Amino acid sequence: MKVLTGAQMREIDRLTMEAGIPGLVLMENAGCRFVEFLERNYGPLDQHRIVVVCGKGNNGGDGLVIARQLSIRFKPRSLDVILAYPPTEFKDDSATNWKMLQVTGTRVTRTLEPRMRAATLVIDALLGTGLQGPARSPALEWIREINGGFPGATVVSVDVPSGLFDGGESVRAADTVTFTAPKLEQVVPPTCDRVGRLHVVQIGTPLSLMDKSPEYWLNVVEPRQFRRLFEPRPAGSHKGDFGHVLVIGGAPGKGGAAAMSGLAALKIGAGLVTVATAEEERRTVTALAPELMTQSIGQDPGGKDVLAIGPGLGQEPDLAGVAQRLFAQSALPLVIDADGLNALAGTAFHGPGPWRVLTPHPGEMSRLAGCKTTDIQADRVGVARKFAMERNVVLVLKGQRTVVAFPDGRAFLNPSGTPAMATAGSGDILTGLIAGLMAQWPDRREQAVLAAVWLHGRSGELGAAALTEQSLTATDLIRYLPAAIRETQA
Ligand SMILES: NC(=O)C1=CN([C@@H]2O[C@H](COP(=O)(O)OP(=O)(O)OC[C@H]3O[C@@H](n4cnc5c(N)ncnc54)[C@H](O)[C@@H]3O)[C@@H](O)[C@H]2O)[C@@H](O)CC1
Ligand SMILES: [K+]
Repeated sequence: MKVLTGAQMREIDRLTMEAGIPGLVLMENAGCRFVEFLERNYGPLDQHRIVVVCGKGNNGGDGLVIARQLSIRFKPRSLDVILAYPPTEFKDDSATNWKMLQVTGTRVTRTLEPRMRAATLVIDALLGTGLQGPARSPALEWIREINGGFPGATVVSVDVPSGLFDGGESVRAADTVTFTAPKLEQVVPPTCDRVGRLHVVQIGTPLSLMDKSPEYWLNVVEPRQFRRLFEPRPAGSHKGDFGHVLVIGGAPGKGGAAAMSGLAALKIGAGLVTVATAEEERRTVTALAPELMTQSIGQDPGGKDVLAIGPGLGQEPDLAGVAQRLFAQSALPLVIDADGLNALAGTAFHGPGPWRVLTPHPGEMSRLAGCKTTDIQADRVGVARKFAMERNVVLVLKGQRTVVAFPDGRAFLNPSGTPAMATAGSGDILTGLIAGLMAQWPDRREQAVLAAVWLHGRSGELGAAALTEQSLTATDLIRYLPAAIRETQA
C-alpha cells in the first residue's frame, strides 16, 4: 500500500476534485466512513457520551460531518461539538457543513464544560494534513485537553492525530482512521507511536492517480502482497524444487550464528541448507538441527541457489576477502549481514547485477554509508533509498519499522516487530529467512524479501505476547514462525 506525504495527499485531493469529484462528496464520505468505523469498533453508539473537537480547516469539516451523522443516525447519550475557532472562520466545504450541522440542533460550544469530561469517546478533528510545523496555540491547548482532559475516554483521530510532527506535541490516539492512504508520519518512528491502531478507509479518491507514478515510491508491507508464497505446494514436489541455501559464517566461537541462519532458512521452507563454518564449529551446526548439512568455510559454494554471507563470520582478513570476492563476482543472489557487511564497509562496492541483499542494523549502516548513526536514524527511509539506488543493492535497514529499499527507488516500511526482538541472534534469523525464501522463489525475489521481513517481525510479536518481551530469544522466533505464516493465508 502506498504511503503519502502531506503534500502528496493534498496533490491527490486536488487531482481528484479536478477529475470532477466534488470536495463536499469526499468530506461526506470521510465522515461516513469514520462513523461506520466507530459503529463497528465501539458500537452500540447510543451508549456513548461523545465529544467532537473541531479545527477550522477541512479536518474540522470532517468532524462536523461526523457530528451530524452521529446525531441523525445514533442519538448518543450525549453529543457535544467543541469549536477551537469561531465558526466564522470555516470556509468552503467546512462552512457548508457548519450550516448543515446547525439544522440537526447538535450542541456546540467554544469551551470545555465540566460535564463533558465524562465523555467515553473523543473525536479528534482539530488538525489534519494541513498542519505546517509543530502545533501552535490555540490548537496546542486543545491537543493537551484531548490527551489529558477526558479520563474515561477513548480518543479516535480523524485522518491524523492532530499535530503529528516530529518534534511537536500531538494527540495520542487509540485509533486513527485515515483517508485514502497512510501518511508518512503515521508509519515512521518516532511519530508512528502516537497513532494507535491505524485504519485506512476509502472515500472516493481513485487510487489509480498514484498507482503508476514513480513519484509515489514509498509503501507499507502488507501480507497480501506475498500470500501466494505460502499457498499449498504442488502435490508432486520434491526438495530440489525449493532451492539450496549456503550460509557462510561461523568463525571459532560463533558457530551458533551461522547455525541459526541455516535453521531459519530450513524452517521457512528451503529444500536444502548447508552451513559452511570453521571446522570446530560444524558440530554446533548439526547439534542445533540434524537436517543441516555442513562444509568447511573455504570450500567451493558451487551447486547452491542462494548464499547468505556473514553470520558469525568474524573479522579475519581472509574471510573478509571471501565476502568481498563473492559480492563482486558470484552469479548467485547473495544475502549479506553482520561481518559480511563489515567486510564491505569502506570499499567502493557496487552491486554487479545479480541480487545483493544487505541487512544492516543502524550501526552497520553507519559504517557502510560512512556517516553517523544519529544521521541515519533521523532519515532512515531517505538514507536507505539513496544507498540502494547508488550502490545497486537491496537494502534492508533494520530497527523499529525496518525499511526495505530497492535499486529502482521504491521503498517499503515494515509495520511488524517489537522491541522484544532486540536480542542476540535475531538478525541471523532474518538473514536465513530471506535466503530461504529467495531460494524457493527465484521469480519472486522482491516478494520473498518483503515476506521474510514481515514474518520475522510478526513472529516476534506473537512470541513476545506468549513469552514476554524479556524472555523471547532468537530461536523462539522460529517457534512462532508457523503461526505468522498461517496469518498470511487468513
Ligand atoms: N479534498 C480534500 O482536501 C479532503 C480533505 N479532507 C480532510 O481535510 C484535511 C486537510 O484539510 P486542510 O488542508 O484544510 O487542513 P487541516 O484541516 O488539516 O488544517 C488546516 C488549518 O490548520 C491551521 N494550521 C496549520 N498549521 C498549524 C499549526 N502548526 N498549528 C496550528 N494550526 C495550524 C491552518 O491555519 C488551517 O486553518 C485532511 O486531513 C482530511 O481530514 C477530507 O475532508 C477529505 C477530502
Ligand atoms: K485530526
